[in-house]
Amino acid sequence: MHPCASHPFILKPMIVSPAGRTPGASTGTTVSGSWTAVAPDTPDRPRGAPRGPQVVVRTVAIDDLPDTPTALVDRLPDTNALAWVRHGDGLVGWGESLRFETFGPGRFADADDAWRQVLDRAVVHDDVGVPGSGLVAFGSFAFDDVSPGDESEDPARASGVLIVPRVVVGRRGDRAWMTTISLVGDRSAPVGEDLLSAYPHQPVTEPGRVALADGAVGAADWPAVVAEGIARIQTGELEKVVLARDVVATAEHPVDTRHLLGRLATAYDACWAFSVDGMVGATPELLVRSEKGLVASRVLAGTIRREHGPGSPTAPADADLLHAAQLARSSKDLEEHEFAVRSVAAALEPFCSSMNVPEAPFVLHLPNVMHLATDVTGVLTGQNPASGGRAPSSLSLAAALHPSAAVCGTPTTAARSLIREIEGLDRARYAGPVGWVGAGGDGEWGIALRSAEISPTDRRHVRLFAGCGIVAASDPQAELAESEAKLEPMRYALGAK
Ligand SMILES: C=C(O[C@@H]1C=C(C(=O)O)C=C[C@H]1O)C(=O)O
Repeated sequence: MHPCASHPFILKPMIVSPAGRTPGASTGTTVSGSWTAVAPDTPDRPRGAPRGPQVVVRTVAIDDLPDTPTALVDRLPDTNALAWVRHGDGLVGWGESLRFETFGPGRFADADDAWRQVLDRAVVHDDVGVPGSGLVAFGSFAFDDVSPGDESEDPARASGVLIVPRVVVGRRGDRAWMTTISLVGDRSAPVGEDLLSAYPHQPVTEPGRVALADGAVGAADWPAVVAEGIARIQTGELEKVVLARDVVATAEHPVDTRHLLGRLATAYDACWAFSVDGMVGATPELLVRSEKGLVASRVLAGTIRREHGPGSPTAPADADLLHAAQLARSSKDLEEHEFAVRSVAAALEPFCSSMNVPEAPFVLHLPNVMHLATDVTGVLTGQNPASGGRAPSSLSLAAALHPSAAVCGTPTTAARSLIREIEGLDRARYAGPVGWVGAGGDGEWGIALRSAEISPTDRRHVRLFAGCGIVAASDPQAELAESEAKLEPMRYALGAK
């Protein structure tokens, strides 16, 4: 059962019709979104004030968070975990004050409008005042505008979701805090100490034996899909396409998200370990961070496998150096990388007064692979050309950057149609933006890579995803091996062999 299903204030789902937009206008077919928890009208609502949910938010400093990579994850009381954690910093959240679900091509704009409505009416007392304190929402969005989820309109398959938790715990450097969020008018909802005891800490459980099986396209058949991608590139139709595959894991016991997050946050601490609405992973790729007028993006493309994963003996340092040098000189990988950097720089440019795009990538070392990486940074002009000059939120920046050539290809439109035509996979939220948005629109959005989708019905079936950038010089068998290496973080998290 969905955690909201027992919420005392689920009245009729209210269609939020953002200013100037009628429900369905953005997609032509589906509703633009709905809040599933809506505050009843309050007597003190001024006449003519905008209707919509109103939240009261309180952030206080805390000083009892241990200085460990999993301290935040360890606070999560149950498996309905919301998380965005790296090097022990970040945010975790639980409970749902508000949930906004959205479908189709308008999924980002509708969520962004809905978020602004919540921010406009929120009453916030924030004693800490750093990015991530105060009101925040966690979000996860589908890779593609069209997904089988759109047709079913099954909420579990909504193509985008924003969740405002009941409780958030965060850390940034030496500051740590707790935020509680309650819905105005929800008089039966617990507050203060009662709110914390409403979510008793349940022990973390292990998944037991985990069996892996082929997903939509089997490992043996996937190289033919890659070969088709290469052939299409060689006709000159496009320059790069990212093709992905999935593997289905079946666990003996329901999978506890906290078990996965704990292992990911420890073994892949240079990545952002995330969990939003059943989408879990540890991504090394930051689509966008927007903070106090500055914007940053970590672009990855170009990969070489390392001979070992977490838990296995460390590869000799000189083998690693050799691999890193090989990657930094590989013209195939440098070409793939260049496409990805150019697509991010071009998408950010309209929002920035100045930008820094390094000329050469660095090599990012992860336990399973090394990547060519470039950190693109910029100063925001404070105006969003797409929304009448309003300052862009991190969510609208993510929308402008998605899909980058790192997960789609070049040119974007040709790559996206080739993916739809030959990949044979419903990517759902894999390779889509995942992260959080806060007050003032600041926030961080990663690309949901090295990730898996936990079945909301039995929590025992988990789909693991991995994809590879394909250019004219790619080799299908080498790409298959690369996809195996990219599946490693989630296989490791699940304890699957
Ligand atoms: C698509 C994935 O990764 C992307 C593809 C890469 C590549 O092809 O070299 C590298 C990093 C990511 O941008 C994935 O991990 O599933």
